[in-house]
Amino acid sequence: MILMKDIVRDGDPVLRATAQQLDFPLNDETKQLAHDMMEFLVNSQDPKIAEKHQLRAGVGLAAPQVGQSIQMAALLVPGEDDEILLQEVIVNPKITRSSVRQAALAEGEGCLSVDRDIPGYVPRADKVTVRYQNLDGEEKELKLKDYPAIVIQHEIDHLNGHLFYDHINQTEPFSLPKNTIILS
Ligand SMILES: O=C(O)C[C@@H](Cc1ccccc1)[C@H](O)SCc1ccccc1
Ligand code: NI
Repeated sequence: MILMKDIVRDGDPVLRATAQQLDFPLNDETKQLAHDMMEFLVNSQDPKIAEKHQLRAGVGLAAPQVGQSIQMAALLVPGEDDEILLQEVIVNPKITRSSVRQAALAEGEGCLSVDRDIPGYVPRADKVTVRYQNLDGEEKELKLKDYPAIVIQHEIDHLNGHLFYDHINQTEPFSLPKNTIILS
């Protein structure tokens, strides 16, 4: 199982590289990694398992964060009352449409690969259309808005060498570009 010690931290060049596209069929190692990444997210959202293994909660995990510079990320976004809004492993994702309207989480963002709090709004598109392949290589499309859209953009950033704080206005961290809503 993936533990916090397996998660690469800011400063490691793998987090600033553009990850490699994957060809299909995926080999067994890549399929196992996909499983392990999703298992980490499930474990990290289970209070007992997270406590036992000292896991930070995660709603997304990108392969570069476990040292694998490949275009793959796991998403597990819970909704209200244990509903699951989004559970998917995305391969070779591309954002094909982004809304003009932007959104930022009221509490800012964190990252499993960044051990320090970095305050400030992280403006992102409020709605995105993402085309990707699933683990079987089937072409899929997701249309997401608000929190799930923020999460998938955070993860796709990881595949392209970006970290959340790259988007924070350095001089006025809590300034908001026009057309930007705050998500509480
Ligand atoms: O480091 C990661 O990629 C996982 C992040 C993803 C993320 C952070 C902020 C905003 C959107 C996505 C972790 O999930 S950070 C911890 C966390 C846990 C639950 C809810 C929000 C953030
Ligand atoms: Ni992150």
